[in-house]
Amino acid sequence: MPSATLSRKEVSKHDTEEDLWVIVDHKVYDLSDFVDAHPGGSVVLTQVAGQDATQAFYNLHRHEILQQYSKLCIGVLDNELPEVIDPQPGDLSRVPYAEPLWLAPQFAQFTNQYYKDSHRRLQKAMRVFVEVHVTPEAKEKEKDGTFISQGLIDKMAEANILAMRLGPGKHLHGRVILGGGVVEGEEFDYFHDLIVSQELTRHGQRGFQDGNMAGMTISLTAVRQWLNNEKLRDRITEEVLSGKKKMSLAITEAFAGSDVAGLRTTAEVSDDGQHYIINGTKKWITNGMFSDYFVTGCKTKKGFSVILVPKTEEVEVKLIKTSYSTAAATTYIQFNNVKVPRDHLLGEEDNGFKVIMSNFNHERWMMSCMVTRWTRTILTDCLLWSHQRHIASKPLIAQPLIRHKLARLISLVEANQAWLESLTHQMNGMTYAQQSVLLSGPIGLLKAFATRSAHEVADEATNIFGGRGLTVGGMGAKVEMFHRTYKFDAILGGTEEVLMDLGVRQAMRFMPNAKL
Ligand code: HEM
Repeated sequence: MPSATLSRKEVSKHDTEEDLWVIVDHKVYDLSDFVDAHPGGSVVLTQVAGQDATQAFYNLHRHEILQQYSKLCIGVLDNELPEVIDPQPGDLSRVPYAEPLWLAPQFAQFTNQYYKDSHRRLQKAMRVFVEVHVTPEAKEKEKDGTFISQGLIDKMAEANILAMRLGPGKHLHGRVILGGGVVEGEEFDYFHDLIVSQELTRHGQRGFQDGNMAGMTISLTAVRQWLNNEKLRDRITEEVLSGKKKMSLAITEAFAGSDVAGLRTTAEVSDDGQHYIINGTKKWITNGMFSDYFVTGCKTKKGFSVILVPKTEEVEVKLIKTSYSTAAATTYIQFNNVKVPRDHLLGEEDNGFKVIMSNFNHERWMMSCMVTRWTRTILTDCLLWSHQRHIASKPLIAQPLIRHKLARLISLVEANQAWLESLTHQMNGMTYAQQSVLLSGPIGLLKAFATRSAHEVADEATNIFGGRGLTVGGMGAKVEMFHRTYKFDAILGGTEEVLMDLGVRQAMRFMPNAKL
């Protein structure tokens, strides 16, 4: 911050379009050379030239604009101090409900049954990493639609963030996480996993969020668990976790969504019995454009099988445009006589349903982590906006109707986080196989409830923001993005209808012979 101290009287002398100073939060900005470039035009700036424009500024801009344009600041007012919090990378928000309860600064003095010191250290390190390295690229890529850079992948690989995204397991043992001293790979549990997922979501750039190795996160888990050839499994794990190779999950087709029975891609055993010959198409494959491996669902002789297919010339990829950014690299794939060694099979031949179903658990749980965190980000924007937006000299929050809407949003966000933490606690005490039997129903119900909540949050947040909730960029940028793209979470990994049905059917498997 410039050290010059200036008086309000001095500022008031710079009140023309050619010589234009304004005060925002006790700091003085020289906008003389910026007037013509100002996206809001010169007229509005001339109207406040030489004056304190704090309220006008915060009615129309996000605070981050001041950070971006900090070079325009020429000094502070004599004997006055800035009052608005200027968040720095890694900071926790003091806005009520902006952080989950265990993390909220107001609750810092109380212990929490789920989170230990290593969770707090990991959260801190992840927040700094994401805000410094991920968020700037996320914003850029979301806009221009290009794919994640190898530079960022390398940084995440080096910090072992890619490895953490698979969840707890042997693949983390001995790894130095985020430079060391944060959490040991051996003690990494599902609460650490939850933190990684939630911190990676806070930037709110939905297409990039999926472009950021989501394909790997939902497919390498299956390879780790089910690829029978251990040597191959470990080589591929290393290639992918080091960021050198990329992977995606290729199940859905134009002919069938999550309805595995309707898939048409075939894998036939070659005449010499050593290979599968794969033919068919896949659609909506996240990260497919830059993947080197595809964990692919195929029809085999007597059923359905999952096969790891390396990218070759016989695998053709085409970009699909969806309502979020092409940064997600959503892909249409054609397999045209692709020859794959038979040891690339996951699990047993014709028994791939088991592979897919057990793999879904972590994916759906992770999506619940993410969408719950994202709804909290939207709630935070709504709370901030209701405070800083003034209508007829009163903040929006002065209206009972707005407070009522906020109460509903808070309740939904907190309910989802609490349910998520309760299931995460259960996961920590279970094996992968136990989770498959006992938790696939509850996790399915949680994801469906989280995305139903997102639906309501998107609706109410857009109403609170009005026109700004419909504008790409500006005050309502996050709300607009959320409203346009929250449905991805409601559909990817299983639709709400399918998951709700699954949840109740799973519960019925444990129904005793009880009577009313
Ligand atoms: C430090 C001083 C300022 C800077 C750096 C600045 C910068 C910007 C930027 C970057 C935008 C585009 C926002 C976006 O799309 O995200 C914008 C929009 C705008 N600005 Fe400023 N601005 C400043 C002061 C002001 C003041 C004092 C006023 C009014 C009195 C004003 C009025 C507007 C208006 C009306 C818009 C368009 C907002 C909309 O479309 O909703 N600006 N400004």
